[in-house]
Amino acid sequence: MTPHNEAGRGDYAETVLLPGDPERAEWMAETFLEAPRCVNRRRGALGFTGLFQGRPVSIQTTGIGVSSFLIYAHELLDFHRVKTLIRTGTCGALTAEVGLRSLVISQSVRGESAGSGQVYGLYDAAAGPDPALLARALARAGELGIEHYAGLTACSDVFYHPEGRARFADVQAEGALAVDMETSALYRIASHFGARALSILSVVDNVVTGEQTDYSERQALFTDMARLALDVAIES
Ligand SMILES: O=P(O)(O)O[C@H]1O[C@H](CO)[C@@H](O)[C@H]1O
Ligand SMILES: O=c1cc[nH]c(=O)[nH]1
Repeated sequence: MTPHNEAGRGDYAETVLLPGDPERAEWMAETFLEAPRCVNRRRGALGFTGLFQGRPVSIQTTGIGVSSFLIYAHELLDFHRVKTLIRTGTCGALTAEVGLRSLVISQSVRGESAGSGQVYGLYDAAAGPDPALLARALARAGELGIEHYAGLTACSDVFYHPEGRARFADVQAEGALAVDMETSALYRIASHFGARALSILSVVDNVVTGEQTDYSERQALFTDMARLALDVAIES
C-alpha cells in the first residue's frame, strides 16, 4: 500500500499500461484482459491486473498532467518495482497531416520547463523511449496496418493556456507531431528508476485544424492503441 494506491506488493505485473482516464483503464481491462482484477480504487484512479495471451499485465490510471502522473508512476516504480511503463494516452495533433484517430508514437519529447517534476531533475536531462519497445511498436503497428506517426512530441503541463496554440510555434517548427501532458515526465522518471518506457497516443483533436473527436466514440477509438500497447507489453 502507498499513499495513493491501496494495492499490495505483488498486485501489479512488471509491465503496466498507463491511460490518464479511469474509464479507459476499465474499458481496456474488461475488453482485453483475461480475468481482470481491480487492484486500486483509491481516488477513482482505477488499477487492474490480468492476463493478456497468458502473460500478466496491469493497467493503471494516472490522471491529468505531470503532477498526477508522477505520483502514480513513482509509486509503481518505487514500491511495486514495475519494470516497464507504456503510456496509452490521448493527444492533440500539431500538424494538419496527423489525422484524428491515428496513433502517435513518441520517439522523443520536448517538455516545458514546468516547476513540477524538478525533484529528480526530471526536466534537466533528455530522456526518451526504450529502443526495444519503440522498435517493437513500430514493427507491429506496420504489420497490423495501424495508421501511425512516429517522431517528436511536445508535452505541456497546461491545457488551457492564454497564448492558445501560438505557444507551440517553436516546437512545431522543430517538427513536433502532437502534444500531450505526461510523456516528458514518463520518459524522465523511467530513466531515473532504470525502467523502460514508451508513450503511444491516440489523436483525439487537432490543434491546427480545430477538428475534434467526440468523447462518446472514445473507447472504440482506442482499440488500435490498446492492442498495440498490449502486443508490445507481452513481446518485449
Ligand atoms: O487522455 P489522457 O491519457 O489523460 O491524456 C491527455 O488527456 C488529458 C487532457 O485532456 C491529459 O492527461 C492529456 O495528456
Ligand atoms: O494534452 C492534450 C491532449 C489532447 N488534446 C490536446 O490538445 N492536448
